Amino acid sequence: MSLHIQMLGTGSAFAKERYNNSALLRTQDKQVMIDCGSSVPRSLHELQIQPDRIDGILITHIHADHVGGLEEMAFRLLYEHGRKRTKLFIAESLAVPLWENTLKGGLYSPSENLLTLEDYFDVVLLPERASVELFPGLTVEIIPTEHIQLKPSYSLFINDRTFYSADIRFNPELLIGEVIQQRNCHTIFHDCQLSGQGFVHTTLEELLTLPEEVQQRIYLMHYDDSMPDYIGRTGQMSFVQQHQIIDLT
Ligand SMILES: Nc1ccn([C@@H]2O[C@@H]3COP(=O)(O)O[C@H]3[C@H]2O)c(=O)n1
Ligand SMILES: [Zn+2]
Ligand SMILES: [Zn+2]
Repeated sequence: MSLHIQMLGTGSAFAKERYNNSALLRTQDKQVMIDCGSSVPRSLHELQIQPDRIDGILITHIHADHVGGLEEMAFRLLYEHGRKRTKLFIAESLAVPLWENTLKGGLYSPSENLLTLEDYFDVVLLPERASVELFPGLTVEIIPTEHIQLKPSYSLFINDRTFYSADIRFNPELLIGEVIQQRNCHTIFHDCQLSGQGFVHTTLEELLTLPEEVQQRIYLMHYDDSMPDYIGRTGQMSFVQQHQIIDLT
């Protein structure tokens, strides 16, 4: 079974040159989107992918650069695509705040009896640290990782052998001990703050302290508009580009 990833966006929260960090996981016949930030619907439009072609959306945490495009997706599935249902894969810890604190303001519509997240999406709650088959040929395990203190956020193991950090503070024990030594992941997608101190993200400086054999497996994502200045300064790691497709099989 084949599995590919296509980056919909590789930009950080405030990037203007690239769309918010997001990706499509593609099996032979299904597409699951990882996160859907505010600028991601425009990326889908550029790729001529209509909302009804997305079979599922997986959310890593609640920041606008990861969930800000969901209202548009929900409305368009409902009104432009004849109430098309799409799965929403989400940790239990995120489901209530996603609705109550982010989406309800726009999507709650008592006159149309649209009252809950389930009125828009087929919500599938993902357990932490358990591999779940989202569709044939695609399994995901979410693991809680540190991003903002006391705010849940998740990284992903995709088909056991790919690690997708989402937004994460530097965690070399996780990367070396679990991602490489225990699971032998062949591919790592890692967020990368290019300059300054990494209060809530991992910095390039921190990633450069990793052993070369770990760096070789890392694609850098979630970077700001200064990325071109850093080409050739990322050790054994490379920047993944917006709309790039990578084989994960
Ligand atoms: N405690 C925080 C919280 C947020 N932020 C910035 O806001 C952005 C929200 O999206 P992000 O991609 O998580 O990156 C966060 C920081 O840039 C930050 O710098 N410090
Ligand atoms: Zn982010
Ligand atoms: Zn974030």
